[in-house]
Amino acid sequence: MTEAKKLSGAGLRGQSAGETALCTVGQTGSGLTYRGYDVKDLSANATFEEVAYLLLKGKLPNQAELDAYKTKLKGLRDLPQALKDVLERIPADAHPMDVMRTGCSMLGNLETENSFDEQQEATDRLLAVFPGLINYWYNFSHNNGKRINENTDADTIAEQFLWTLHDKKPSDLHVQVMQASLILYAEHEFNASTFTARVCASTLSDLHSCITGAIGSLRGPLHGGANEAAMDMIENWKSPEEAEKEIMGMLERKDKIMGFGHAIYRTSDPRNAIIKEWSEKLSKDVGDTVLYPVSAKVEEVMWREKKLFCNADFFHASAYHFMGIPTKLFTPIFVCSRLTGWAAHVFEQRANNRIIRPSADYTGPEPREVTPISERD
Ligand SMILES: CCC(=O)SCCNC(=O)CCNC(=O)[C@H](O)C(C)(C)COP(=O)(O)OP(=O)(O)OC[C@H]1O[C@@H](n2cnc3c(N)ncnc32)[C@H](O)[C@@H]1OP(=O)(O)O
Ligand SMILES: O=C([O-])CC(=O)C(=O)O
Repeated sequence: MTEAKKLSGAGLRGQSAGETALCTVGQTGSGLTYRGYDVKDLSANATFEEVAYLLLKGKLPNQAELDAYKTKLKGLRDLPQALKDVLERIPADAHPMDVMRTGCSMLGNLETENSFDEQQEATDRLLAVFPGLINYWYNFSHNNGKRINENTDADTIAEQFLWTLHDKKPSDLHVQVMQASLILYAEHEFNASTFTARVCASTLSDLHSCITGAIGSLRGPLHGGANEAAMDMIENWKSPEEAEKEIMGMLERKDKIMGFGHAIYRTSDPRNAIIKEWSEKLSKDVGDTVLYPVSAKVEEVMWREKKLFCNADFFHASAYHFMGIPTKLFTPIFVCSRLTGWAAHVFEQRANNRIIRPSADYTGPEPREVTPISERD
């Protein structure tokens, strides 16, 4: 008989691993705040650049500060030729998250953060460059070697992502949805990728190493990769009835349903209602009669059967799809956003550092001697 899975303390669940002034997750049951501001308030009343400023510099900018910050970021979009050369050599069947990881690491070689005094500059450069970086590779590798111009006239990072992907100015609706999406994904306390960044920062490593490691952690389907995995699942179903039948089968087989459940939230993820509303608007905009109803049915069945709720990733899948974004680029958008949270945590860790080094409960053999190689089985 297989032993029951030991869950309670596993995955450091429920243990505090440090302090942060950046974010609270689930403190009033299902809430999410960035430096005290509710994410619902931010997504309704701010742009991603304002949220980036809030996380990285500690306050919401006034109009003059925002204008200056946006102008600065717009001036940092240029991709160095050596980075373009590397991107052009990455094959079309590479995963875009691996391209992000390599691109970030390559920039760390070309524009190394030599001192912590450069951390803000290095972060702004990554913020400005990431959308163009991934879409330069995507267009080159998937569009007959097309070399896009990353220096677009886009006013914001949200617009820059869509513009460099499709090589044309996006609609206002799409820019609005991207703004909301980037805000929702920006920060989430000690999640796996942020903790990766903090562990790396705690060794006094450089910013590009912290962010490269975080990208690797975000890639997995139990974390950021769930938006892509959710899309791969729901696109198979042609009606809510088919979706219900398939989900019931998956639950019976004890399969994981991607885009559902959470390590901290217990009853809902506050980001879901916001992105779900945008997904519904986009569904109407494109005249969809399948994907949104299928998604809504999956949400209903999962709650009815398991009391499992959609996390931020689930309705992002349909929302991104309706904007013509290829599924494999879903998680890189998460990177373009979460970079702000990761970097803010790196700054916070550096400001009050002790190397992160927990202990482990040993479960291996008792001390023993090495058997000479000729006597081993
Ligand atoms: C927005 C960015 C994010 O990273 S949000 C998370 C994105 N990940 C996913 O959507 C992947 C699917 N979800 C999961 O694997 C888990 O819910 C994650 C998010 C990893 C949390 O894991 P953990 O803290 O262990 O969950 P838990 O202790 O609440 O689990 C209790 C029992 O419920 C189950 N459960 C959980 N989620 C699902 C799911 N999506 N589909 C099916 N079953 C699920 C767990 O397996 C666990 O069951 P058991 O006690 O092992 O029998
Ligand atoms: O907090 C977590 O464990 C995962 C999550 O929702 C996020 O990083 O946005």
